[in-house]
Amino acid sequence: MVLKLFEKLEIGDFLLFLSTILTIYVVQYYYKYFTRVNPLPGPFPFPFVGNLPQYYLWFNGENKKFYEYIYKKYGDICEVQFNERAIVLSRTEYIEKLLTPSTKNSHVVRFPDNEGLEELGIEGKGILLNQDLKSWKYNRQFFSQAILSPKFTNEAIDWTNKLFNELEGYWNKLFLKEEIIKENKNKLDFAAWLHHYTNDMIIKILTGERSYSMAAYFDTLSDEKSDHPLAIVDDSVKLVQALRKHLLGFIMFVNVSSFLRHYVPFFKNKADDLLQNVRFINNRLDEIIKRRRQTIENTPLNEPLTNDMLTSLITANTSRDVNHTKTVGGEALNRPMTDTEIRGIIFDGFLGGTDTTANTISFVTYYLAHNQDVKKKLIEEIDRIFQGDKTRPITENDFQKLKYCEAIVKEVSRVLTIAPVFTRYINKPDEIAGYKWPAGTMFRINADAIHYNKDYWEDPDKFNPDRWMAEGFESKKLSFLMFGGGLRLCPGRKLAMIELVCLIALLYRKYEIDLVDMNAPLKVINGGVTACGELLTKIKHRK
Ligand code: HEM
Repeated sequence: MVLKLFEKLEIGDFLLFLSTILTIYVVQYYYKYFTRVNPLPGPFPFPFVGNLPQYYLWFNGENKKFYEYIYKKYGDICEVQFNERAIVLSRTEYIEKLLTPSTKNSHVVRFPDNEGLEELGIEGKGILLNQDLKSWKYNRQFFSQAILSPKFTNEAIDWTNKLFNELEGYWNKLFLKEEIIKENKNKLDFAAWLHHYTNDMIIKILTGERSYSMAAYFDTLSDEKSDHPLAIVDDSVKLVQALRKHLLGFIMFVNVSSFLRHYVPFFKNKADDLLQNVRFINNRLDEIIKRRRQTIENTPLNEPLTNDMLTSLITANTSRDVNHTKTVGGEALNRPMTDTEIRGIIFDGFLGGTDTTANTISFVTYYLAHNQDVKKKLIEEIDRIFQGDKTRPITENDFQKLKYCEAIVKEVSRVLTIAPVFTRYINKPDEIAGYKWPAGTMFRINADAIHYNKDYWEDPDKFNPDRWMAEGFESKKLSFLMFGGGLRLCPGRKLAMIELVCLIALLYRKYEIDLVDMNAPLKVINGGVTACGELLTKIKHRK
């Protein structure tokens, strides 16, 4: 019936019909905009696309730069419009309610129920983007229990040493031979190597399986190939690349509407590619989980299992588990986890644990090169602890003593935050930042702006690791958001600090690492997280 009506329309009538619909939409859009609750300053939005034109055309989709601009232009509290309206908060007082670390805090969701995440198949799964509170609590409990156990810490330190030895093996062949140094060819992209290192590290400690990301990178740079079979190397590279693509791309499924993703070629192509990518990751993880279940089943009960997270998750609440019967929020959840639940958790461990750590070390290297006094103090600390021994494995005891090294990691993370903006969404009406907000309001917490605010930090523009060493120093409440805050605070923070501090100590204990070009600006990719694009360094043995 409706179709027949359209068949009778002349092209002119059709265009008139279309423009009427469009006009009604635009009028309704701006009516809603101009009559919104608590209007705040912010960039002017456009129908269908909100502030996407400013985000993509002015700032090339660079999150950090966009929010820097927003803060400078519109102040401590302002608003942006993407798929929905979001209030941007840049003061600690404003975020207190959102980041209260108490189970009474009901504001623990990151995004509204999101058809984009559902389309990606990650809604209600894992931890990072899980909106389903019961399933999130359950998953997070298992994840934290596994990651905080002493055997996991030992495993992390052990693999830091082993993979560092592997890394050195490649560097020895490629960059550290005398003639190479003489010819000034001892140059390497530090960021790339560190990405490959952290990929191999996180895959090993999460799944217990070896990946060969560093080996693959070595193979691309050297005529001599690594000792690992090419097919295995290629295979692990595909997984690592897919995980990175997902990490840098998933935010589009939150920010860009379903209409644009399905019908506008620029967005559709990106969306289709990401969907195919996530299917590939799921298949690969399912294979790994099946294989491990099999191994566990074939291992006699009196024989030990491996200390990776996957094994802990598969055996949780089975006869293999020493802590049988977990409770979550007082509720006993004494069933083993399903493969889909395990996949969601491991997936999020990868996403949370690779780029974040690799980028932080790359940024540390950049800041050390530009702050020789800090580098000197770091080396003094390292030499004091290792007493000139440049080869013995690092231990947990060393990690505990490397306080200045830890201070450097924190200071670099303050001045160059990996997650410059993160979100919370309220399911119940509440008063936040002095305004009453209805349920369904989205907030973006501008960690970057808080890290540079004079009210919380003395000389905030100064890179000064010593501020963390002052007797009794504690950053002001909620003013240091390297790992986020509240109930959704990063559960991988202990592992991250172990990895970062140990690796920095191993690197600077033995090597002199300088930038190839001290005047080159730091190459930063500002997606959902802030990544280091490339960091060209020169490396040689320390005298
Ligand atoms: C330097 C390293 C890291 C940084 C800077 C970092 C930062 C963050 C931040 C800012 C959040 C959001 C917190 C919030 O919303 O309040 C987060 C969440 C998360 N991180 Fe990390 N992270 C790091 C390392 C890791 C590692 C090594 C893992 C795991 C192996 C990990 C796993 C996660 C997970 C699963 C979440 C989601 C938590 C939830 O939603 O409940 N992260 N991280």
